[in-house]
This record gives sequence, structure tokens and C-alpha cells, in this order.
Amino acid sequence: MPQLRLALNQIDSTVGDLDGNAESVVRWTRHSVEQGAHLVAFPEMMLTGYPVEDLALRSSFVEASRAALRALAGRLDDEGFGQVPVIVGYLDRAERATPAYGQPAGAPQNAAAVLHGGEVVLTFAKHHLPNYGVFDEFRYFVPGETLPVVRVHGVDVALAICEDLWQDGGRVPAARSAGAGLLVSVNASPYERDKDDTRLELVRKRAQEAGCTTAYLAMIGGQDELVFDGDSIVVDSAGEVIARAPQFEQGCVVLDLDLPAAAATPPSGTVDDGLRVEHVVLSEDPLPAYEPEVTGSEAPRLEDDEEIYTALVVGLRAYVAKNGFRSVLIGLSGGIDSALCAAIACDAVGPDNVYGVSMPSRYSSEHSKGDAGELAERTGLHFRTVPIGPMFDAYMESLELTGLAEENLQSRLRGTMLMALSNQEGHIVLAPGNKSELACGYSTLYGDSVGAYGPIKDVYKTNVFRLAKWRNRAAAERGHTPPIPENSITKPPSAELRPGQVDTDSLPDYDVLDRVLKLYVDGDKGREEIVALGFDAELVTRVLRMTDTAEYKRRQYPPGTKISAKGFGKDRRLPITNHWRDTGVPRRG
Ligand SMILES: Nc1ncnc2c1ncn2[C@@H]1O[C@H](COP(=O)(O)OP(=O)(O)OC[C@H]2O[C@@H]([n+]3cccc(C(=O)O)c3)[C@H](O)[C@@H]2O)[C@@H](O)[C@H]1O
Ligand SMILES: Nc1ncnc2c1ncn2[C@@H]1O[C@H](COP(=O)(O)OP(=O)(O)OP(=O)(O)O)[C@@H](O)[C@H]1O
Ligand SMILES: NC(=O)CC[C@H](N)C(=O)O
Repeated sequence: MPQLRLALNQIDSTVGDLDGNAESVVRWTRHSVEQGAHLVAFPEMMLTGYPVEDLALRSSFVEASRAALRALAGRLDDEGFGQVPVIVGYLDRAERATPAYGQPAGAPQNAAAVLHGGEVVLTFAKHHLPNYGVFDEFRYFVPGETLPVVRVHGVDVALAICEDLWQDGGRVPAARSAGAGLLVSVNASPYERDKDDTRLELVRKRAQEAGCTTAYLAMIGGQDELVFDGDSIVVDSAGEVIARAPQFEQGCVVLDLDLPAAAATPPSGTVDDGLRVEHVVLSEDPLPAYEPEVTGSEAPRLEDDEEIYTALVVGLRAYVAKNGFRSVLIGLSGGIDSALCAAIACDAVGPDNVYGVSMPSRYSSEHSKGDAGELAERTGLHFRTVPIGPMFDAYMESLELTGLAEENLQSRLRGTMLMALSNQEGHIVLAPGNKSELACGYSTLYGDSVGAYGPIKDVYKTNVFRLAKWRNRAAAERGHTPPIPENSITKPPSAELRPGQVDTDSLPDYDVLDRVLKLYVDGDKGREEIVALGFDAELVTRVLRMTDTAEYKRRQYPPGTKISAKGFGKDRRLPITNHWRDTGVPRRG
């Protein structure tokens, strides 16, 4: 059996940074070649970053991506790697019109290319385009209609891009029809809780359908609300795992594979789904037999809480670094939300780059001030106290506010103060709202919802507690100081905007609330279905009404890391002006 040493580069790329991304490709190709690789792969849209959103509609960007690809091919050759084929994702345009999609020639394509001998020897575009959840690829791209196959040292390698494996038909059965010996799929697959299990099953199934060893290469890093968790997988034609890369870790999986020899006559013509085989011979002769040196290993999986916490750390770190910041600022109330955000921030950018500020009012309890201080001591973040009393009194003298207006003023003074410190000192402000609060609108607009990034925006309150406990336990197990004060975890949550206020004055208990929200927000279940599951009808009506009427607040909330299948943001798009109520009580006017 011919052999091939495959290098899968599970790495990060930055949207729009064509030069920086090309530099990474050169650096990691050097590393792959030093490891003896015969075929080197990079993730989906490596050269442009993913997703590029409406940048795809700018012809200047499309042309720059094409030019960067050609330059990269030359550069790899100049560096002495020209004889090793490199698969790299980029943004292209269709040469011909695609009348079936109503597009003239030149429509953007989510593409990948094979670079060899200083040339772009083969290009192809994603065949199946995802158009659900956070994906909008029909908005941007027209699909590719070929089955790309490159012959490398006598092995036919079929190529695919991400969604090509997620939908039935297309390149997977086509790879079998073309007799491919290896299927390589390059991906940028955003993290969601439990998605690693789905991916593993998917790749195993598709390898069996393709009838050949299948390599699934995943991206790593973060882009706005998305986190890419890596977890590249290689399975054999029976669906058995050969190798699995670690989650959330940048690196290169190098693997010796025994693969079937290609047929003497190259595949040609049209195969499944009308895909036209495009076959390029790069090297016909098999390599001299060698003893496999690099056999696969399966990196252990992270357990659920660690996996989610790590995703939150990676998402925040990427946002801060890729937007040119070094430090973050958080209002520390002594409560669990700001404490968890601070712990995530310390892990993401280091405590020396985390600035906390306690802003007590006359309603702030002694423990809230003490708990904020203790958090700072435990983590080592920078800490200061600025009471809001004098500012509050000045407002009240001029405006004589009462009730909710007076309560919200405190939150808004804190928001203004955080933005003032951000302007003065250059930190970005973190908004510590959780998914339960965002659902119910339990936050003050232009107050505690102020900020640039919401690290726990997609985490329900009950999971905020779980993650805080997990983080403390993990620290203790490693002999470190647990970052979060025990009192912040055990005391009842309170906004402390009036004497004795607790969250349950306005909201149901979080364990019931979160179960209803998961059904309504994540599951799109209707009121009747939720009530039929045994929840109190009045409570369900109240929760659904709060959620419906808070859409305007959510739209003004900063972006934050997505960890669920339905985060607030691109995953869940509802009209703000909306008279439909699932509770059967329409709101008019
Ligand atoms: N459809 C719509 N489109 C655009 N704007 C709309 C709107 N409906 C109301 N508004 C505007 O929104 C304003 C009401 O929103 P807002 O000013 O935020 O005030 P509101 O939602 O009425 O009150 C804030 C609530 O959040 C709670 N809170 C505050 C702070 C922290 C926490 C916590 O525990 O973390 C909880 C607080 O106890 C209170 O129950 C209205 O005055 C109106 O101007
Ligand atoms: N006294 C305070 N000092 C500094 N920041 C505060 C203070 N009170 C509230 N904040 C900020 O406003 C956010 C909303 O806090 P609030 O106490 O109203 O409710 P919460 O949702 O229970 O949050 P937390 O669990 O962090 O207290 C806090 O996370 C914090 O960033
Ligand atoms: N980039 C893609 O095509 C991603 C789509 C795929 N369904 C995923 O979530 O992994």
C-alpha cells in the first residue's frame, strides 16, 4: 500500500489579515515539511479568516484574496516547499455565471486551492452552503460544482470544505464514485456545547460512505462571538478513529497513512449530484515503502464544564487581542456574574491586565464590597473603589427621580464611570450579563449592559454557578487559590438597587426560569408545549412575555461568546416591533 505523511494544521487565522494569515501558512508549512509531510492542509478560508460576512461582497477584498493566494504559492516555492502540495482556504469568485442562483459571473465563492511548484494548481468552491444558525452562506456565495481530486505519490486525494460533510450527497458519495484513497475536508466549525460528539459521529459516518480514510481539519481561535475549538479528526474507511487533535489547542497533526493506490486511469466525467471530476496529477509514483513513524493518537476530551469554561476564555482572549486591546475593565459588585467574568478574564489575558472597580452606593451591603475585594486578592487583578454616592446625590438634586428611575440611575452612573475609565486608561469594558438576564431583560439599558464584550452572555444563571464552582474546584485540585469567593457563590443574587432587593423579587427561581427559557429560547417551543411539560401556566406566560418584550434590549447588548446551539445574536433573530405573542395576549400600540 502506498504511504503518505499528512500534516493537518489546526491553527487560527484573523479575518481580513491576508498578510498575517499568509505568514502563518508559510510558518506552519515549514514546520510540516520539517516533520516530513507529503501533503499539508490548512483550515477553511485560512487566508481571509472565517466568517468574512459582508467583506465577501467587496470586490476589492475578493481580488486581494486571489492575489494573496497567488503570491503565497510563489512564496512557498521560494522558501523551498514548492514540491509539497499545500491545501489552503481563501475567498474566490466564480468565473462563470450561475443562472440557477440568479448570479452573473464573478459571484463570491468560499474556496480552497492546492498550491504546488509555485503555482495554484487546482481551485474549488464549497458545494454545500450552510444557511442556518449563524451561517448565511447563500447571502454571499455560489456553490462549487466539481469534485476536486489531486494525485499525490500515487494516491487520489478528494477534497471538500466543511458543510460538504454535514449535508447528505455531494462530495462524500462522489469521493467513493471517483475511487479516492483519501478524503480531506477543511473546516471552520464554530464551537457549541456537545458539538464534538456530533462531529465525531458525522466524520465516522461520512468516512464509511466515502469508503476511504477521511481527515477532518478544524480551525482554532475566535472571531467576534464565535469560538473555533479545533478537535481535528482522522478516521479510516471503517469509521475507526486513527487520530484526534486536542480541543482549543493550536498545533499540527502529523500522521503516516497507508492508503490504496489510485487506478491507472484517472477518474473523470460527472459523478454524484452532477459534480464534475477535476483531477490533477501532482506525483504519480508511490513513495518507497517506509516504516510508519507517526501513528495517530487520540487527545483526551475535556469534561463539559471545563470545555465550556475554556471556550469562554478562548473567545474573550481572541476578541481582546484581535481588536488591539491588552486590558479589560469590569465593575465588581461582589456578585457571582462579575466574579465569574473576572475569573475568565484573568485566565484569558492574565490578572495583570484585568482592572476591577467597586462602585458602592448607599444600598451596597458590606459583604458585596468585601466580596469584590476578596476576589481581587484571590486573583491578583488591579482593584480600586469609587463610591457613586456624590454623583447620585448631584443627579437627584437636579432631577428628583423616584422608583425605578432612581434605581436605574445607580446602574447608569456605574456604566458611565466604566466608559470614562475605559476612555482614560484604554481598557475595554466587559458586560457581565448572563443569558437568563438577557432573556428576561433584567438589566438596565445604558447601565450594567454597557460594554464591548459579554463573556457570559450565552450562559444561563444556573450554569454560571456551575462554572464558578468548577473553576474553584479545578484551582484547588491544582493546588492554586480558588479565584471566586465562596460567599459570591452562596449568597442570593441581588442587584442591590434598593434596600433588601433580591433577583427573585422580579424573576422566578433560576432553576425553574432556566428550564423554561431553554425550552422557549433554545428549543423554540410554544407556551402550550411548555405548560404541557408540567410548568405552572402563569409562570410560563410571565417568562415568555418578559422574553418577548426584551428584544429591544438584547439588540443593544454587546456581542459575546456563543457556547450554545442558539445564542442571542445571529442564531436567534426576532423582530423588535412584534405584535405576535405566544401567550395569546397580543400587545398593541
Ligand atoms: N420596544 C422598545 N424599544 C426601545 N426602547 C424601549 C422599548 N420599550 C421600552 N424601551 C425603553 O427602555 C426603557 C426601560 O428599560 P430600562 O431603562 O433598562 O429599565 P427597566 O427594564 O424598566 O428596568 C431595569 C430592570 O432591570 C433590573 N436590573 C437592573 C440592573 C441590574 C440588574 C441585575 O441584576 O443585573 C437588574 C432592575 O431591577 C429592573 O427590574 C424605557 O424607559 C424605554 O425608554
Ligand atoms: N457596587 C458595584 N460596584 C461595581 N459594579 C457593580 C456594582 N453593582 C453592580 N455592578 C455592576 O453591574 C452588574 C450588574 O450587577 P447586579 O449586582 O445589579 O446584578 P447581578 O446580575 O447579580 O450581577 P453580579 O452577580 O455580578 O452582582 C455587575 O455584574 C457589575 O458589573
Ligand atoms: N463552515 C461551515 O461550513 C460550518 C458548517 C457546519 N455545519 C458546522 O457547524 O460545522
